[in-house]
Amino acid sequence: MSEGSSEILRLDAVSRRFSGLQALRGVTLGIKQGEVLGLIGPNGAGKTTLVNTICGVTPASGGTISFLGKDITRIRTYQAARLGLSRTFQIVQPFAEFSALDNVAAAALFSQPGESLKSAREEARAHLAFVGLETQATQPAATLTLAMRKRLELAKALAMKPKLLFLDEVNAGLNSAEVARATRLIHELAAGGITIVMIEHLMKVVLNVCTRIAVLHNGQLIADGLPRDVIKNPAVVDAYLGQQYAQRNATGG
Ligand SMILES: Nc1ncnc2c1ncn2[C@@H]1O[C@H](COP(=O)(O)OP(=O)(O)OP(=O)(O)O)[C@@H](O)[C@H]1O
Repeated sequence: MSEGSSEILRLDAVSRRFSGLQALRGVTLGIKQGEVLGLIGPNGAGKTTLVNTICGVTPASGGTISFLGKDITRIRTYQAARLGLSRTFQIVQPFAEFSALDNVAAAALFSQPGESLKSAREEARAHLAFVGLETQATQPAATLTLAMRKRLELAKALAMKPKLLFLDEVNAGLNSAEVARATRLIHELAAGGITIVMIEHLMKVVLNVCTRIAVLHNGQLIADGLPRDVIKNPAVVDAYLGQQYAQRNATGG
């Protein structure tokens, strides 16, 4: 059900097929301005494919997608970035030999090609400071730890001035202190008004930051709603969370 003007993104019956495999099956979903939507589901459910489809990496085989009222179903990645759709990648792939600063400046130039290198670098410095990488600015990206490369990935996404930001497993492989740090950053971004869609397997993080949860299973949306309702949904417990999680939650353990 659409709520008109407050919706930033709208998917209607979106599907994606990879030769014999139906990765997305008729996904219909609206995302409202200012939401932090958790996109969860088992491995292979279609979460990354859904984000790739929205951002123009792998176009939809069927259905329609609109962003701020504009049809973006067949959009290219550079067009998506220029419209304000920005994402981090699950597997971080910075330009290894470039400094952290120039990785972020390159992202700024990708989404705003008319910008000068000088101003892109100035912007990049501010984004690096936000993610706590100012002292690593001149270091080649290849020398950064995984947690730092994940934060660099976030700085690159922010350099594209997103209206809608997709975070793909930004916490995967991080220790608990690093997860807490990344969670604080996500809270700050949400407080700043950026609409966020996050693919995340850590339910603690999902429940901490998400205002809504959508669940994919075998390419289908099986639940969508408030976190407290979705985590009790029997279909979600069966497909993903498991009985143990549901019981632990019910008893507050
Ligand atoms: N480029 C591709 N070519 C062929 N099959 C693909 C391609 N990309 C994804 N798939 C398949 O589509 C299905 C959905 O994959 P996807 O990566 O979207 O799942 P996911 O929910 O993000 O999983 P995970 O939590 O493991 O990252 C999987 O069966 C995957 O193997």
